Amino acid sequence: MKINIVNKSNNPLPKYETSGASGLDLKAFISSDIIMKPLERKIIPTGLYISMPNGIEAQIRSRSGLSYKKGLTMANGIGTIDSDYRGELKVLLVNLSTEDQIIKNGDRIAQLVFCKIESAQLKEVEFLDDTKRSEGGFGHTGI
Ligand SMILES: O=c1ccn([C@H]2C[C@H](O)[C@@H](COP(=O)(O)OP(=O)(O)OP(=O)(O)O)O2)c(=O)[nH]1
Ligand SMILES: [Mg+2]
Repeated sequence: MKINIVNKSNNPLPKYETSGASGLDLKAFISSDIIMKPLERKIIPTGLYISMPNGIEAQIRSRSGLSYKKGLTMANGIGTIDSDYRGELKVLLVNLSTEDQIIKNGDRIAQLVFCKIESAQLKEVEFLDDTKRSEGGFGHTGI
């Protein structure tokens, strides 16, 4: 899949770190260090702009190592990048650790994953077909 990308940052283009990697690591594009206090949320710019084919979305996902080691994870769970979005890719971080965390230009703060998506045509009905699970959920089948 070809993705057009504009790089206004002073960092190299994101790359897959291994041949089977799902995500391209996104780097912070900042002119000075950012300090994040415990529970603070900040939008971190990347300097990157993309356009992608119809039927594709991009997701910004947290990096597990950063979440584990520094408590820096994404406040919005997974960031959804709409295929018609032409603005800068931004990463909404939250510091879930008990200490201040410092982010420097070029730090790999999240990862970008491209996925196929379907556009749904909603058809309103009175009843849904029944299934063995029916309405059971949230541990219905046991732990
Ligand atoms: O982590 C993110 C999430 C979103 N976006 C950009 C791309 C996306 O296409 C746009 C809107 O995101 P979303 O739909 O999640 O936000 P919203 O709060 O629903 O805003 P909007 O009303 O603009 O859709 O913001 C990012 O750069 N990073
Ligand atoms: Mg939206």
